[in-house]
Amino acid sequence: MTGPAHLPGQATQSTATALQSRNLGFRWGRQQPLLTFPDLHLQTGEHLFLHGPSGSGKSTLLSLLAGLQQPTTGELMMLGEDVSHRASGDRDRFRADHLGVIFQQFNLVPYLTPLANVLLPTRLSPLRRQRATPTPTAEAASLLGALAIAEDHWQRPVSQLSIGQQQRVAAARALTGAPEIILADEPTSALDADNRDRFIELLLTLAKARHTSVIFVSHDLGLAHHFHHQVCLEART
Ligand SMILES: Nc1ncnc2c1ncn2[C@@H]1O[C@H](COP(=O)(O)OP(=O)(O)OP(=O)(O)O)[C@@H](O)[C@H]1O
Repeated sequence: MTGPAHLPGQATQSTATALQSRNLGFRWGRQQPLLTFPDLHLQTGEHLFLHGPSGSGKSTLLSLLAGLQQPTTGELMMLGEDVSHRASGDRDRFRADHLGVIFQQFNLVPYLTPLANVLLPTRLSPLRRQRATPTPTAEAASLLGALAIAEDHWQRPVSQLSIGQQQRVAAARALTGAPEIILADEPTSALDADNRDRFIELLLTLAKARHTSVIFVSHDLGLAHHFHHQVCLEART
């Protein structure tokens, strides 16, 4: 990981550890090789860029951090809790309460409107519902506005939106109910360079205002300058 790179103004903010991993490894199947990962350490409110060539294990590592898979080896601490060896139901609960996830394919519910999609985390988690201010609907509307989704699009099925718009809806959904950590897996791969940079700046500005930590995965090293830290996964032979 590169140096601490604290931004001006951060000194007065909390410096609690958002995430720490040690000796994390994962095997996709008995006959598969053990994929090992560098140790991570991220403070609250910091933004980490995770990059590496295709097949290096970026998505696998993110699925461990999201609790979609359980690590084969090592320890994972998130928000001061050891989440390495929890049952899948507990990992699902932790994700619903504390993590905003933006998947590569966005994973929006196609027949629901943008507003209904953004409200989903607050329906799944009482904690996220409680944190959505002033109300879940008002927060969802405010996030959609901040992410430049025009109001006349809010009541259409999300499948009728452009890829860029769907991606911004996915970002609004990840941010709603103020999760402590956002995990984003290559959400910009379908965009041109200008829209990619604009999206990342918007996401990080909103995250910064909420003091949310972000882990952003991409193979595109040209995006690294937006982030406080970067970690490179090595090519697998
Ligand atoms: N569902 C799976 N079952 C078995 N092996 C998998 C599965 N998903 C990934 N792998 C293997 O794990 C390794 C790492 O894959 P992963 O998708 O994490 O890499 P990546 O860096 O995200 O790649 P890309 O940039 O192409 O998305 C690869 O060898 C891949 O074949």
